Amino acid sequence: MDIGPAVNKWTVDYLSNAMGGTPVKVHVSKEAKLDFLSKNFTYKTMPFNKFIEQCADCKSDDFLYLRSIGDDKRGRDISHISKQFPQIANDFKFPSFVSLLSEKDLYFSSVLRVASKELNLWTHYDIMDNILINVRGSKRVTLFSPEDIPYLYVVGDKSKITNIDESEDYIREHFPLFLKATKYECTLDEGDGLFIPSLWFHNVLSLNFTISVNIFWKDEDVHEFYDKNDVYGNKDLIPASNAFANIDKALKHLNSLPEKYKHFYYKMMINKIEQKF
Ligand SMILES: O=C(O)CCC(=O)C(=O)O
Ligand SMILES: [Fe+2]
Repeated sequence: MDIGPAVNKWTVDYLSNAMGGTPVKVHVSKEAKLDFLSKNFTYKTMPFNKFIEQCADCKSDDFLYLRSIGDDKRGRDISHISKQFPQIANDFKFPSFVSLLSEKDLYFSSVLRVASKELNLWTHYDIMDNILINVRGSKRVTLFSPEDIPYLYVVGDKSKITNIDESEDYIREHFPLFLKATKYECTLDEGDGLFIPSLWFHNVLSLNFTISVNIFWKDEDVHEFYDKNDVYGNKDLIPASNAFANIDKALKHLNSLPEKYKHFYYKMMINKIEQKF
């Protein structure tokens, strides 16, 4: 894609000078594969220049990851690169369809992502459509269709499988159903953009130090159902989170029953939902 001068201009030195000591909140981990279950990372606020220099440094002991986020007086806010990074935002040319989205009030956010070499972001889905545009370095993106939910060991919006590259033996022992999942894999090089449809699971591995921008937008058909408090583009649609809350309640009711009856009603509930397909 034609993404403007950023593709050549966004070197560590240039960005470090342009952004200076602007504070950014980043994920810091001793391990390359971020794990939301064991929480093997912390959040740290760092000056941008120090962050990007350390992030690009292969010899650093820490793996760093920036996922930009806006902030206002009330707390976290939606990310827009023109707001959080005005010094560099004009170097990046948005795809032309974004102005059409804005006209229809469907544009949601633009997110700057900077990652250390080998950093691996867990498999997750987002609730909005998205184009992930890679500016520097290259990243491997693995997609899974929503049809593969039964094979992904999903907890909330993420998969429990932190390392999708584990050996077949390990997977067979710990996550046997994952062997049935279909991986759609590609490598994004500089200037490549990938459309990631809402609800498609994705896992992103930085093959080297990477800088990307991604743009989330809304689906006209469900416009009124987005959660107003969603700043990441990943909160379930309101009717869906209500449904989940009711499932939790239903399961709690069944908890008071002995195993035999509980099991029976689990099956009955699954059956009821399966009849919807
Ligand atoms: O590139 C990354 O680090 C993650 C991208 C991602 O999750 C997204 O674009 O929704
Ligand atoms: Fe995502």
